[in-house]
Amino acid sequence: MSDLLITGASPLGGATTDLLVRDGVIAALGPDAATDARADVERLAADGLVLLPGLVDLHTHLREPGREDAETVRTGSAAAAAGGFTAVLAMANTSPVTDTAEAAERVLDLGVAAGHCDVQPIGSVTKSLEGAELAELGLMHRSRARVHVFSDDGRCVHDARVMRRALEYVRAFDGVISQHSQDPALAGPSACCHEGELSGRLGLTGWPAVAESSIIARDAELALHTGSRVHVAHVSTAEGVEAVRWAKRRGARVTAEVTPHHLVLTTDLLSGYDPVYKVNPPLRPAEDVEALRAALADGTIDAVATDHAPHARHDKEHAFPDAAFGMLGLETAFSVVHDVMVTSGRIDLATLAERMSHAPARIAGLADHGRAIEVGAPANLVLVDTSARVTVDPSASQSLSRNTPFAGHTLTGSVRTTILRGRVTATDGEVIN
Ligand SMILES: NC(=O)N[C@@H](CC(=O)O)C(=O)O
Ligand SMILES: [Zn+2]
Ligand SMILES: [Zn+2]
Repeated sequence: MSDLLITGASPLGGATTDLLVRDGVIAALGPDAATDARADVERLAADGLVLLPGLVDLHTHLREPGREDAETVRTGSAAAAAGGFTAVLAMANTSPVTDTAEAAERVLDLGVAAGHCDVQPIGSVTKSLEGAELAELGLMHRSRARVHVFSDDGRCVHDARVMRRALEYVRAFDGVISQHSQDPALAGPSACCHEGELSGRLGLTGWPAVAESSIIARDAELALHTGSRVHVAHVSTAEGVEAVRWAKRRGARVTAEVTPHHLVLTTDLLSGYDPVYKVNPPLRPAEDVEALRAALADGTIDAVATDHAPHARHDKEHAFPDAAFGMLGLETAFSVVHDVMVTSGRIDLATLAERMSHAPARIAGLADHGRAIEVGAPANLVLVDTSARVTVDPSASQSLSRNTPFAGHTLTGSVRTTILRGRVTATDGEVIN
């Protein structure tokens, strides 16, 4: 593998510099970086571009095995690379579920074979996501896949006794349970939107905010009781944010993520019954969106995670109550977050890097990702153009699915080039293999 020399880039938006990568690792940084380069060095001119650590997604649905018509590990990880990600955590709600060491190793191997980014499997908490018997947590952790994060995402681990046992179990290896915080008893099987004035008018059953906040509070108590780590997936309400804030104040080992879509889209979009806006947890009112932005800025919410949830047309294009839940997220995440949080002045680029790279890598225990940009660190990087205006075009997506809610949105900030261990994996939305 030849050396890679990146010239004129601005790390985290600071002073420009050159950067030399050798054998997948940052070998030199600074105005003299080029002097050490070998003759066959590959050059990448990055004038005007910002260099960030490669993005890390704590919450991606890749659909393989089972629903390869919606996404595969290959297509989903290609979308990730196009979106600036160098690592994604693959959710366990596939068919069959990732609830054994073999299943986790298979997802890992599919990711390596695709080569677009690191694919780290998440194991389920319970067998077949049934909420009753614990899955093979220890075996998954000790397998080649080194599973660290466990989740029944798509469903809430609602039985407190099961959640307690899972937390006790993963404490031995400092594992973490990522919880889809939603009390099924407070929502019911037909819920499909935010419970409020609009759901009544639309004649749809809603989830109340308390279905989210009450599970977060309960899990914080269990985290304190067991000394284990809980990660709150896709927090979506102001009440949920308050529960996370309270949990952290009490010293519970609780972290939280927010999706890009919950940072910008609101429940009133549902008035046209377009299923592209159907997602779980649902889009919420503007007050909740504002609370999520504030919490992401002040660190109550640790990370952005996409909850990339591809669905085939024949599952999504139905009457609203019958359509599948979920939205694409990997290719638009950076632009959405940059536009709503950085362009608006609410956070700086270093904080964006913290929320989209450093923190998710730390939470997931990924040692090679989310590192500071310094000599000796693996060259997992992304170059972004912070002033480019991009209009989202679903037909250009690397995903097999097309269910993006951002079609036609114009956003400031775009991903230019993604670099995995010194190798360019994507440029301007196209993957390179
Ligand atoms: N987010 C969604 O609306 N759907 C997810 C499941 C989930 O994240 O709960 C999916 O698997 O499609
Ligand atoms: Zn979920
Ligand atoms: Zn999910």
